[in-house]
Amino acid sequence: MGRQVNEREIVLAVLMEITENGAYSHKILGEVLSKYQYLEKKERAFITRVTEGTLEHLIEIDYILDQFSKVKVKKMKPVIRNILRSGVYQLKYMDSVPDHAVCSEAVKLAVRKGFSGLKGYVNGVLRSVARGLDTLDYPQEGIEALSIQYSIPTWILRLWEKSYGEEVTRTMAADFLKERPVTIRCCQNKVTPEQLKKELEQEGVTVQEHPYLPYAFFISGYDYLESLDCFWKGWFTVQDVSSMLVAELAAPEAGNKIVDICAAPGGKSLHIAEKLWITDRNEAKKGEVEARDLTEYKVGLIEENIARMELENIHAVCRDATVPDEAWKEKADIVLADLPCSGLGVFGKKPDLKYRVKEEDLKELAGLQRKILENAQAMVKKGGTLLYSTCTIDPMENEENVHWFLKKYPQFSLNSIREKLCPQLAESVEEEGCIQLLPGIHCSDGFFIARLKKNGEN
Ligand SMILES: C[S@@+](CC[C@H](N)C(=O)[O-])C[C@H]1O[C@@H](n2cnc3c(N)ncnc32)[C@H](O)[C@@H]1O
Repeated sequence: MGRQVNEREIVLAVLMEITENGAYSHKILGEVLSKYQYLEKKERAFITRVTEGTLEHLIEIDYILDQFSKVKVKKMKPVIRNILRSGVYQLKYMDSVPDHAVCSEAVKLAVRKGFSGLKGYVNGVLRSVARGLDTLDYPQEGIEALSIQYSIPTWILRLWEKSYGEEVTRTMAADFLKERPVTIRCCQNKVTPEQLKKELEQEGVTVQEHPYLPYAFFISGYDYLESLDCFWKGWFTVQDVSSMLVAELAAPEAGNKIVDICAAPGGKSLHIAEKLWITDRNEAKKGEVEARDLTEYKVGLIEENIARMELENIHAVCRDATVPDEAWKEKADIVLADLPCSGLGVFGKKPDLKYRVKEEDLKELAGLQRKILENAQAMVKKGGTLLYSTCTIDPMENEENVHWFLKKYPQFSLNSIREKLCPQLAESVEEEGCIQLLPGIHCSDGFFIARLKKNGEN
């Protein structure tokens, strides 16, 4: 494309890939931004903001378009649909872009994409939206109103209302739309949190301490991560604080044998390996982490991260967690089961997920999780620990699975976690041994952790 590249054309290409071809927003956006690294910071920020913003507000945007266009969104040609969607996002949410520029750029884009015949239509719809947005009527009550306001499908809102009530549901839905800084974990095998903060600030990054853990920070004000020296030195890794709590609750001891059965790209495995390294660096008996995932591609991702972090007590293995592992029967001190899930807790980071996941998927996922947990529990030695975690807010995949597990495997019991958590989190523990983090209520993604101990001594 050369320097002639146009930001709106890139946004359109990314939206087409996501909405029409099923690509994942965080992956494709990452690829595109790294391909167009030579663009100005401002141009790349525009691409990110319009793409993510359009996806975040998609249900609302489609509602708006349906009020102003005779052809309903579902019937539009995909290219036109996505040009109009990103146009509506700019009109409604980006004061910095004048309305006339939004309309004329959308028209030019439609022409460049071979839709000259529709330029009057594109122009007409966007101009009507620009004129009518302020006086547009929205539904005021009920689940539909909430769905349009926060662009979350009604079935998800109903699920949350049933478990947490209307107020918490509204708080979570609103939180997903908030702009948030990136959370990082300081890699303490390389640097202290104080040193990392200082170096990042010298690189021009705004760094703020996270309230839950002394080695977690919020960072903002930088161009892109790969432009930071501290990133290349492996001094930090991007990770939500909820994920950090897994290794925190696992609390490895010197010489522990640890298996992470669903590990890619390796965030939690590397964190626990780092903790293990700190614990047993002066001990004769060294512990080891085995980080597994299903495909060679995923194992490659773990290996890349191991290399960046330069930890020698961790290795990656390709293995299917649905297949029992006789060789590891009752051998592991700690098993991490951070399982594939519906991801209802991470809409803030993966905005397309809320449209991708379907109600019927939940049951299937809960079934897969049970199957994997059956194999995971067999690997835990007597007196050992199983950490079950998901990044979702769905009782069927979380609390209900834990209750099923305890009934089926009475040799396990939920193990106290309060004393390992900061006071703000400790008071959120409703059932000892489990914690469900909720966005907007907690300072984190939506995330669930259960700490299960196998009775007996080894
Ligand atoms: C929630 S992600 C894990 C994230 C990881 N623990 C981290 O902190 O970076 C779930 C992982 O499970 C893997 N997975 C899915 N099915 C699997 C299976 N049958 N066996 C092993 N891994 C599987 C997926 O490839 C994915 O990487």
